[in-house]
Amino acid sequence: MNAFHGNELTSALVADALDTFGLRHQCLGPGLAPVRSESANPTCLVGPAFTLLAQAAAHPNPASPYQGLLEGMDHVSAGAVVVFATGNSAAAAVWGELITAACQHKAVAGAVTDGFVRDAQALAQSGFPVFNRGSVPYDSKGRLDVVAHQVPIEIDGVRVVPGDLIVADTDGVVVVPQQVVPRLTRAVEAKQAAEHDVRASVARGSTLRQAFDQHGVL
Ligand SMILES: O=C([O-])CC(=O)C(=O)O
Ligand SMILES: [Mg+2]
Repeated sequence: MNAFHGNELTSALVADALDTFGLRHQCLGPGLAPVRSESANPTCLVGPAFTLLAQAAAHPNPASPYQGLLEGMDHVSAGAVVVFATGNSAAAAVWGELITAACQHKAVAGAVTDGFVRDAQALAQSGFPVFNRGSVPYDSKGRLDVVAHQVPIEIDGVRVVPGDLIVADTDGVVVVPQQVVPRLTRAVEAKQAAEHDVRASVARGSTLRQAFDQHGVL
């Protein structure tokens, strides 16, 4: 993925590349959005998935809370994107300011969850990208337990295997299966080049139909 710099790689280009491989259902649903950042830079998150799986907590007053989460955080590496599957649970926030600070310290790239966050104001100020379903003040303690890390998960209907490439920006979140990552660069560059040609044609006065007829893409 080193061929891509800055904001050249977009979730839309990646989704188009995956379409050409016949992988047409790799995007998480539109209900997941980044915490609105206070930085002027657009949110762009790229990195290998580090998966966490949460389930309804076994006990409302656990003697040793957060153990699965702490275990996962011990193992997450720099550059990873934490992909936190909760089964779309609104029972509690699975992400907050303190987890963010610890991840930033380890240079983790960001996080994606089908669940909820809290401390949203602090997350916005942190600049750490966290794609999520919304905010709720409830603590995860006694509500949602992390039961596994680095296992295959399903999140918002999409399977994610540890190491799959996550590409997320303001359009949404795309999951690139590891086995097609080597083919991704060429497919994205081909679409980028064709889009460049369409853009140039339209700038020269072509109608969208003429540009499409000439270059074959939108
Ligand atoms: O307690 C939690 O699970 C999340 C949280 O508030 C934090 O990370 O600050
Ligand atoms: Mg907190």
